[in-house]
This record gives sequence, structure tokens and C-alpha cells, in this order.
Amino acid sequence: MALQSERHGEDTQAPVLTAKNVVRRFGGVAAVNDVSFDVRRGEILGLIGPNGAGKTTMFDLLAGSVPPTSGEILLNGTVVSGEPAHRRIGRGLGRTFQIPRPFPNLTLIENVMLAAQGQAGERLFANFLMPWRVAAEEKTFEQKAMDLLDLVSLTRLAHEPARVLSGGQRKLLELARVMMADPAIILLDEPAAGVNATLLEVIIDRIRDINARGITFLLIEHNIDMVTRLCHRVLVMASGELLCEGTADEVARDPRVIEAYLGGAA
Ligand SMILES: Nc1ncnc2c1ncn2[C@@H]1O[C@H](COP(=O)(O)OP(=O)(O)OP(=O)(O)O)[C@@H](O)[C@H]1O
Repeated sequence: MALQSERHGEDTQAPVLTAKNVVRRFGGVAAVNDVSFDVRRGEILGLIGPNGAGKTTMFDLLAGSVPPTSGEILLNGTVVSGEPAHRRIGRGLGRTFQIPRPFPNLTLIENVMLAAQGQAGERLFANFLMPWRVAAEEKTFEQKAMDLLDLVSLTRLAHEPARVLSGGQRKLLELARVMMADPAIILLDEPAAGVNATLLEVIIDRIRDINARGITFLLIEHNIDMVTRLCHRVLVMASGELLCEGTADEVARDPRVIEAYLGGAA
């Protein structure tokens, strides 16, 4: 955990990520309405809620792909609400998508290496003036990418094109890709969606392993069994608002949560 914190020069006491009175309107719809919460360092925090609750919009706001109408987002204690997504990645925020889209004709290792930030090979000057340094960096990136593919149990397929992967394997590849940028926190969008039962167990174990390395997680998930097994705490959103937070058992017993889910299903 200390390693990740030092890398991003962050205050280890501060929450990794904070939403402060965040509002996002689309025309007349408040997709996110005055939502505040902290993601504590080192935890796996779940974000659940019925369809249309505002979870994806909340992720877009945290990651910087959508600006807030009002309110603030803090990453490691720094206000980042006005910063674009790529700058937040540089500050240690990683994000995976519900439907990962790797480059289908590149191998897994190439896909993971492409996610590396600031590769010397991409810098014209460095390439021209210091080819030995570029070659050395390439080697380091390649080794790191292999280690990450190993971490997500994809070593066997490292030199296969990404198009051969199943939906669940693509989610594992996406995890390796996001890890390449040394994130302090990873936002995971529905890691269980469309994944078979065997691979789901692998994904759960790998998330636990990565979390044990000190990386914080915030995950949107409809699979409540996965949320219960994985998450230390859970936030519940409904109709754009934060309904409650607590352990998975606590929120499952909360009458407001039961009402929100039943109301949504009615
Ligand atoms: N770009 C947009 N333009 C207009 N309305 C939007 C936009 N994005 C989201 N909304 C609306 O905001 C509300 C919240 O949507 P959001 O996708 O964030 O919910 P969600 O909790 O992620 O739902 P799901 O679980 O179905 O993915 C919905 O009413 C949705 O129609």
C-alpha cells in the first residue's frame, strides 16, 4: 500500500477519492443529485442501485469523462473536478469499462504494453538521441506487462491476439491494462456482467490479490453475491441520490434499499 501511495505523492491519511455534493444534470434530469462520499484507502467499495440510479454517470464524473454541474471531486486530497480524464489517470485513477474493447489483432502483451504511460519509445527525441534507453525501457515494460498478465492468469495466452478471448478473459486483460499505469484506485464497471461462473471466481480472486497489493477499488455491480463476498462497504444509489452506505448485510436489510429495488421492479 505504501508503495502505491509514495508513487502518487499522496497524503496517506486522506481518502483516495471523494465526491462532495456532486450534481450532474442532463437537461431536466438530475442523473446525480447532491451525492457525497469517500472511498477509503485500501478498501473495496461497492456501488449498487437499480437501473437508472446514476451509477454510470457517477463513474463518468469521478473519471473525468463528464464534468459535474456542481460539486467537487477530490483525488488524493486534490480537487480534480476541472481536470480531463487523462490527467486523472496520471494522478493514479484507473477505470475499466463494462464492455472492454482491446485491440483485437494485437497480442495480449502488446495490448497491455500499449497502456503504459510516457513510454520513451513514443517520444521522438528520446528515440533519436537515446535508442539504447528506449530499448531498455521497452524491455522493462515488456517484463512488467508479462508480470501483470501472470497476475490476472493470462500468461498462457500472452502471445495470442486479443480477439480469441472470451468476455470474462477480456475483463481480466482490462485489469492488467489498467494496472500498467500504477493506479492507486481502480473504478470497475460491472466486472461480473456476462462472465461465466468459473471465470467469475478467477476475477474475484484476482481483484482480491490486486487489493492486497494496496490498490483501492470502487466497483459497480449488479451481482449481489459478488458484492457481498468482495466489498468491505457498499454505497446504494437510487434516482440520482445516495440512499445509504454500510456493509453488504446492513444495506440489504435497509427498508429504503428494499423499497428502491422493489419500486424499480414494479
Ligand atoms: N448523456 C445523457 N443524456 C441524458 N440523460 C442521461 C445521460 N446519461 C444518463 N442519463 C440519465 O441519467 C439517469 C442515470 O443514468 P445512469 O446510466 O447513470 O444510471 P445507472 O445507475 O448506471 O443505470 P444502469 O444500472 O442501468 O447502467 C437515467 O435517467 C439516464 O437516462
